[in-house]
Amino acid sequence: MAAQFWWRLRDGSMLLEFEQVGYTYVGSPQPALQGLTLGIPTGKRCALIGQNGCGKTTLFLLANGLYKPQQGMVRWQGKPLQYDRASLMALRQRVGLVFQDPEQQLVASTVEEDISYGLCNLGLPEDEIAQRVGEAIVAFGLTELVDRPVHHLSLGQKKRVSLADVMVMQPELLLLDEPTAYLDRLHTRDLMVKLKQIWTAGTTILMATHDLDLVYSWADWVFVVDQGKLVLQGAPQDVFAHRDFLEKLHLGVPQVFEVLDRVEAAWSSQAELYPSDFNLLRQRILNEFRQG
Ligand SMILES: Nc1ncnc2c1ncn2[C@@H]1O[C@H](COP(=O)(O)OP(=O)(O)OP(=O)(O)O)[C@@H](O)[C@H]1O
Repeated sequence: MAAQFWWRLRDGSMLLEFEQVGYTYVGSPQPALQGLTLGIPTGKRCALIGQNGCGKTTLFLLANGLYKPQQGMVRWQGKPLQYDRASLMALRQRVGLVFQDPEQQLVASTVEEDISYGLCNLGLPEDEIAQRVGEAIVAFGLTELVDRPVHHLSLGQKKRVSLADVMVMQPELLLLDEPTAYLDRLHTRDLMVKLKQIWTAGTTILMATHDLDLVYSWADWVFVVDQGKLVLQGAPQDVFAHRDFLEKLHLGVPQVFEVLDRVEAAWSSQAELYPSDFNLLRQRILNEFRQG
């Protein structure tokens, strides 16, 4: 099924590509990824969806070189990744990964030290580090928290610091592993505003999430992974049109699609209502649910 949308991607360039990638954890009977092939298009907001354990986090760890494929290859702008220290350091400046659990990300004792950690590792001049850290603190609304020990922060605050840690490195590709997990409505909204700014400034984004409503409203492109393989990809409206297939994977569809399907069934039972009118209405409603 993936092949039917592949032509749409040919025009644009790919930032990061997985080609027939396989990865099995030591001691695990099943591969986490098997023959995974996908390309992340430059400049897009991409969503990665799939059941628990389908391989999303593993894909991210391969994307920034923390893991090396056991089969196949990963390419950055058409070139196979190299796994020597210098190449990995260069890759990790370009590919920023925000972990699902901020505890995995935060390494220093205060917020300011944490944000400067990656830049210090790069050996940048002190004044440049101070300038970039200062800008990130303001951009991510962390001014009040700057001297706070990171272990005193709320989960939402820790998540914000994790994102600042990564964005201060000015990556070209931002990988977000379930960024809205455990966030309340207000903090989810704040995060989405921030992501819009980041994307508008030119960063390609790939977000793994179980929130299909968010995927529909936000993403330009959706990857569906099952048992370590890409099984479907496309624009959100095309992907979520495959309701039966997504139900079989126990993923379902965004609420707006469920509601529209129910209304369509009721509509078609009314002889005086035209199906073409419903199609217009459906499209209007679906457009309303996109953030733009
Ligand atoms: N360190 C590990 N050792 C052994 N097996 C692992 C390890 N990490 C992940 N796995 C297994 O690899 C498979 C893929 O896991 P992964 O964390 O990539 O899935 P996921 O799609 O991110 O899941 P979730 O949606 O629950 O976060 C799962 O079967 C998981 O049990």
